[in-house]
Amino acid sequence: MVKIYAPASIGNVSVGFDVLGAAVSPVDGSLLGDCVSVEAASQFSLVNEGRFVSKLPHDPKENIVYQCWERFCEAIGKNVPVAMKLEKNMPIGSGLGSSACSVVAALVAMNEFCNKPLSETELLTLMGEMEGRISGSVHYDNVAPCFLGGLQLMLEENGIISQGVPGFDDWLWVMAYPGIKVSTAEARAILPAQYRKEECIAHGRNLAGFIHACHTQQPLLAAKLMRDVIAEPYRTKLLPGFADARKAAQDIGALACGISGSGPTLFAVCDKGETAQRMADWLSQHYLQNDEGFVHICRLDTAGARKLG
Ligand SMILES: Nc1ncnc2c1ncn2[C@@H]1O[C@H](COP(=O)(O)OP(=O)(O)O)[C@@H](O)[C@H]1O
Ligand SMILES: N[C@@H](CCOP(=O)(O)O)C(=O)O
Repeated sequence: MVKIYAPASIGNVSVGFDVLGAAVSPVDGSLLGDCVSVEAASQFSLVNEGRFVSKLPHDPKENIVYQCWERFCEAIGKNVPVAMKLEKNMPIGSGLGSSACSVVAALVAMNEFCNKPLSETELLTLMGEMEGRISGSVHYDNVAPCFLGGLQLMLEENGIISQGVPGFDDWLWVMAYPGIKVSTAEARAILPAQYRKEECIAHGRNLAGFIHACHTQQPLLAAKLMRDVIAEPYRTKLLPGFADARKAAQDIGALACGISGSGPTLFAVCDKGETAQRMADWLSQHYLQNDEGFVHICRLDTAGARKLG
């Protein structure tokens, strides 16, 4: 039996729409991600469990885990009958890369079970394709960090899909999921088809500066440049309380604050435990909309998808 855990991720990290992503895990050691296990069987089956199991599509063939199994078999040219189990711990439509967690855990589990017929790049290509089926277009900024860990920059050149960028060891990422759903496909559809020259220049400067600041380990510069001119101005209307939370983050002393992926999860970066705790308390009291919501203080998850059993 193979059991794979795939962690939550922050798509865009504000500054890199579709090209930057970060995997995160709670500092308290709890697991914020999906698990998929695979074992030998005479015919295919898929069982779903976990806190958010009731939010999965009713038709089992619409579950992305089923589609990953089917696509993996096609890619290796062999029908592999297995019993799969999905532990759906991630809320769907949360901005935490929930579908990516399922995709990555399913494909890594199948690849491990079959003694790794696919290379890392072949697997990542498949992961992007499966994520694209769900959100309407291929974007690797959730699947790449979820699979490879850490902060990942999408290159998609010279046969390289994604490469790691050094993060900041003392950064704490406070993640607040309010408990409501925002569809990634819909949050993509409301973005403009074209941007003004000033916005293109600002975006280029922010992203290039952020990557430079990471490589030269200038945390305050990096945090200052975590500005989103591409998505945040258009998506905040989908996120009740986001403007107030952003203001609170500034008052409390967070270094940066933004939308995780397409939302509604919000993230705030803090460089001190005490500030992160105050931020987490504020978000718990003011940003959560119902009892499905949660707040976690996280660090970058540098390991990415991994075997649990
Ligand atoms: N195993 C799965 N995990 C998450 N979403 C799934 C899964 N299988 C199918 N889906 C569908 O994929 C879509 C995911 O929505 P999306 O807004 O992209 O969520 P997220 O941003 O959290 O990945 C939903 O329509 C959901 O029903
Ligand atoms: N770059 C994508 C990221 C979507 O992340 P998700 O966690 O909301 O699926 C986008 O911003 O559309």
